Amino acid sequence: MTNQTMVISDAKSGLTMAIAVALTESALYSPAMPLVSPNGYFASRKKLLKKLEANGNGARMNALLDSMRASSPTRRPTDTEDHNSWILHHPSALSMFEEIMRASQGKQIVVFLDYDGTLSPIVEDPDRAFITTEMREAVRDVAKLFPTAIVSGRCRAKVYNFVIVRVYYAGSHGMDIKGPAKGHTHRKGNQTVLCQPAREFLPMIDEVYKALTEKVKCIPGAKVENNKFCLSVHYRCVEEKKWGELGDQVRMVINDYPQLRLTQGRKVLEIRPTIKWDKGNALEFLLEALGYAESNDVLPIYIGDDRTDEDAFRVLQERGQGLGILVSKTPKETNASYSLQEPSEASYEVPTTFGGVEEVVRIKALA
Ligand SMILES: O=P(O)(O)OC[C@H]1O[C@H](O[C@H]2O[C@H](CO)[C@@H](O)[C@H](O)[C@H]2O)[C@H](O)[C@@H](O)[C@@H]1O
Repeated sequence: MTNQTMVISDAKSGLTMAIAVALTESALYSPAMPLVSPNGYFASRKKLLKKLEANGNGARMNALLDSMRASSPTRRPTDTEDHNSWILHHPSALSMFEEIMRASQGKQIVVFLDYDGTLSPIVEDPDRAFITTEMREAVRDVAKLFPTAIVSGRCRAKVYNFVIVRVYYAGSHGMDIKGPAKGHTHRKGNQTVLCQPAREFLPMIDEVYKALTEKVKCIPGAKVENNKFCLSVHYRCVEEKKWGELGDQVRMVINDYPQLRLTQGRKVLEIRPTIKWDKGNALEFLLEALGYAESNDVLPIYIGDDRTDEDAFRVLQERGQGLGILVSKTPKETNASYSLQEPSEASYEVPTTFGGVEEVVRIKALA
């Protein structure tokens, strides 16, 4: 497993921007939101999702299976031309270092980090997605310099137990935030506030957790994870021929709960309340709690790898403020402006250099 840790520093101005990113070998065999069709890869996923929403139950189940397959293609190299054209629009955050530094001049950087696939490697057992000591140190360094939050699909307590660094945490895809109380922002106090907009769904989520656990127990490798305000049904370790059955079982349970919706991540089906609250709302909530809701002098930086992180990238885009950085080796439809990838796997997905830029495995520089 290869991790990439990056802490970028502009020693001249004394301004240090630190970004920690873990990119792992294991992410390779499960590219998030991969683009499967040789040419119109962005179109294929949209079509599938449309099909899923528009049709009745039978078609929905087929569409769900199609979508599960589409998000887990077999390993194969991305077309270089496709990749080059994508990278033009989503340049490497490392290659754009100077530009990022200019954008941060005179601004308060606030760092938002996704957990799985960003700070920790993608592994088969979700309970063993440990952060490395190096990465933990990098997060700690970042947090010393800037207000920092970890925004995860996992339940807040679980992600805290992995990271154990004093930052703000938003679990359950942003539906469980422990942020700063007014006047207690970065280094000014310890008082925190909780934001749990899906509180009323707790009993329902528990009920569905039990029902799903019961339903999928006959499918070898399937695992239901209780993320407190949402649930994950993992199929990374399920034989592909059983995916359809798993999707059907999940859909059958969810059909009885119109207040819950089904979304997808990296070889995971996610069940969450239909309320309009996602990682984008969490980002906005935390900016507000930190006192930067209306500020022009803030530069939020959000780093993430998954579909749920797109909600946060979109908020940054809509605010016309901040930087979204997508961690991905493969071209994907994204609202992020920049990308990061692991260079050592170049032989699989991308050339070692593109645009004349050499990726750096590890840069660690402090002000
Ligand atoms: O928002 P995130 O912090 O990225 O959390 C999203 C989901 O991450 C975890 O699942 C993913 O990582 C697992 C460990 O590497 C992997 O086994 C699984 O296939 C991935 O989907 C977590 O277990 C989920 O609950 C989160 O929703």
